[in-house]
Amino acid sequence: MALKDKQTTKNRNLLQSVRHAFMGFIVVARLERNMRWHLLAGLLALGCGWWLQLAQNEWLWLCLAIFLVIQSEIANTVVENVVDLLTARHYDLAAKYAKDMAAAAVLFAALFAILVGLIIFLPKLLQLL
Ligand SMILES: Nc1ncnc2c1ncn2[C@@H]1O[C@H](COP(=O)(O)OP(=O)(O)OP(=O)(O)O)[C@@H](O)[C@H]1O
Repeated sequence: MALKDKQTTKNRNLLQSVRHAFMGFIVVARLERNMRWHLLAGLLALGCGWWLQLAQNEWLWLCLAIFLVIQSEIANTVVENVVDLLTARHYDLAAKYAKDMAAAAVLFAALFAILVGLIIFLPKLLQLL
């Protein structure tokens, strides 16, 4: 799943940095069920946008919402991994706060995405009725 090398030194060049970053994304997508739901929802929203022929500014809001959700889910997974690394999965109140706060960031990004989706798509869908 992750790159097979056991490198712990700095990346040698831009290509290697991008390759590790891409693998990071693949690992999140494979390990986190929520990320797969976010990606599916994002793809559906892009498909609807194409179908309903969104205007340029609507595309911008939609892309912002999708990227915000994906970014916050990645950050949430980073926090979960670092907390698990530090606590070795022992109960710790600070660990709970850190994980729950990171999850709250995803929640707010998802609420923003729902709001953007409603504002953009609802009037267009109602017009079709
Ligand atoms: N080391 C810990 N100490 C205290 N509470 C913890 C600890 N690890 C997890 N928790 C609590 O358990 C919950 C679930 O933790 P877990 O690591 O499984 O997150 P998750 O289910 O993957 O979260 P998400 O749904 O956001 O991906 C956390 O939100 C937190 O409240």
